[in-house]
Amino acid sequence: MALTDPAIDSGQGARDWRRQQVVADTYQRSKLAGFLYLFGWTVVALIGHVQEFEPMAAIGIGLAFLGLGVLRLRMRPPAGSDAAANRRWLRHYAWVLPLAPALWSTVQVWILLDPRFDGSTRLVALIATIGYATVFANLYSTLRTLAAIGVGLLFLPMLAVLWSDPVHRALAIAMSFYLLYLAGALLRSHAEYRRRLDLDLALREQRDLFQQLSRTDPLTSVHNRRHFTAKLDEAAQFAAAGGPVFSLLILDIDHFKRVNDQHGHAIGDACLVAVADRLQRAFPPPANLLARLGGEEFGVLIPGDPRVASAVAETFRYDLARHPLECEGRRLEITASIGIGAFDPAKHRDGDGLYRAVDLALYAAKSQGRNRVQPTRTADV
Ligand SMILES: Nc1nc2c(ncn2[C@@H]2O[C@H](COP(=O)(O)OP(=O)(O)OP(=O)(O)O)[C@@H](O)[C@H]2O)c(=O)[nH]1
Repeated sequence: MALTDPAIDSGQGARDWRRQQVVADTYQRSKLAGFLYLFGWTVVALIGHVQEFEPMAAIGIGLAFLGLGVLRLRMRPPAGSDAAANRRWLRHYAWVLPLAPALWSTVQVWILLDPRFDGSTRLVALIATIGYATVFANLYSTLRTLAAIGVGLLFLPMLAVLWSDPVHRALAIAMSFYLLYLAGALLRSHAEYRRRLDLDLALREQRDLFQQLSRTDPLTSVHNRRHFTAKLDEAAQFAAAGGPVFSLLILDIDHFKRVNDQHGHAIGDACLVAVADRLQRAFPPPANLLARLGGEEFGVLIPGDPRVASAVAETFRYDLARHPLECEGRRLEITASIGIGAFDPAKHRDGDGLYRAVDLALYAAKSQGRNRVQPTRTADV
């Protein structure tokens, strides 16, 4: 069964998230509702003494409702946000969900047509049908099409029987009006559900945006110092617990003040963005983590062999010195000093210890004449 529903299909960018919500909400709302039919049938069968004149049907219908209730309960949604799995679940659920109302509808028609059922049994069955249809219209606002199918299955065969018998004309009219009311209620509850999804989605997007902004340097769009420090601590803790080895690189542009003084602050800004771009290319994410630590200083966390990290750092420094930066149409000859070191739990204890050691190496690179890569004194590179 092809199941499309506006609650899922309208928000293009967020379709998977919406689908996941619809799946979770539909299951939560309906997992126990299947047993209502078993309850209804038990009451109707007892009042109508079905076990006396149709014992097999009494048991068979009861077992069928029980089985459908258990089936619904056991159809747990897929764990996680796998879009294909959620689509599959919805397809399967679209087949399972109408089965109980279809069976109840058959029972309802039987009760209306079979003269062995008395008036009070018919009344109880009718009330149950109204109840199930009302529940369907409100509970399955997550899936408008499916809810409409359920309400239609419950009401239309009963209405056909009522309209075909002039004795039931008044009831048929009343039930027809109630069906119209249910259609309106279904549309309204579906619209409310969609609004709630839209609101949830907007809140999630805002939260993600704030998180992203709180991690990002506004000028260069690379990570900021706060995020970098947290990741450095994390990497140091992993490495200390036997996790992968990593290196820390700190780069400071040489005589950056002169760039600002000679070309202006705007060109200085463009120069910082260009350096960040070059660093990003030399140390690509997501393996490496690049951040602007402040001013004209950048940091990179580099996983893997420290000798490789040092070699890449040296290549970067050499290329930067040889190939001037393009900043807003101007070619700027820039050099940088770099401190680099691999984390060693015995020597550095934590991320902060490594940071201090690499900062000292950077200081040494500056004092030895700049434009050089200086390993930490305790580094094993
Ligand atoms: N354009 C621009 N300049 C900045 C920014 N942040 C810091 N600076 C400038 O960077 C310069 C850093 O100067 P210093 O700390 O003296 O260092 P330096 O001139 O690079 O000299 P050395 O580091 O010793 O080689 C200052 O002129 C700051 O104004 C920024 O966001 N944009």
